[in-house]
Amino acid sequence: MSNLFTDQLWKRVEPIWNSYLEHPFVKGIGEGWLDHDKFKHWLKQDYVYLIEYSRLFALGSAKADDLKTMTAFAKLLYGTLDMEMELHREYASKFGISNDELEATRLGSTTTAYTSYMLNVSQRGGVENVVASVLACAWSYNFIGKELAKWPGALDHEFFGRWVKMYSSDEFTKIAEDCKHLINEITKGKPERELAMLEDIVVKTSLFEYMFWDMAESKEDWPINL
Ligand SMILES: Cc1ncc(C[n+]2csc(CCO)c2C)c(N)n1
Repeated sequence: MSNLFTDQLWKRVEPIWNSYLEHPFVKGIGEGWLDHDKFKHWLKQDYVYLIEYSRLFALGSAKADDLKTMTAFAKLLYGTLDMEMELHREYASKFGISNDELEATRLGSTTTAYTSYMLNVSQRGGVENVVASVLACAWSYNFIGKELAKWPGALDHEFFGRWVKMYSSDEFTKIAEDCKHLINEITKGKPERELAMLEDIVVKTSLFEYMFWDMAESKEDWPINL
């Protein structure tokens, strides 16, 4: 039996992540019919989500006990700000949205809840809490990207193909693998009670991921627009 923490985790998250593939927003990207306005809503919220998420990588670097982990987090931080967010800037320019406008997006309710949860568990715990918080995001998008890449026409779609290509790419697979490697290293020798606590963080962030797809699908914002 494998004793990799990510193999144990996979059994818990697989049903949740498979449900993403049934979600109308994700299906719409894979089959190419997603309403562009819904995509635009995701794009803007995701951009500010990624700004908050980048803080987690910086926090991971600050909390790391060794130079190898510190460097791994620094690379992930740069990868997000420079590579992933560049995809968003490219899509935004197609919608006529400037970088400044994108950056000034107000965080919606789900985006606030999700990023606050991750920052809270990361701040109150050690570096292992940070790795657990970031794992589902990096790994599940790569899982989705690679699944959608198998759908007929998804990679070649004139609008959404770029999205599918990016999240299924070797670079993103490497990012997901680096995060998995980090958590497997960090959890080695940890007691069951601590592993269960970390597993709970990954399950909760996986559920938040589902809520983020729902948020985009319904173009959700705060209940009262002030
Ligand atoms: C809600 C939401 N969850 C996950 C990702 C994907 N993601 C976030 S950070 C990261 C690692 C490298 O940038 C990846 C793949 C996203 N964009 N939006």
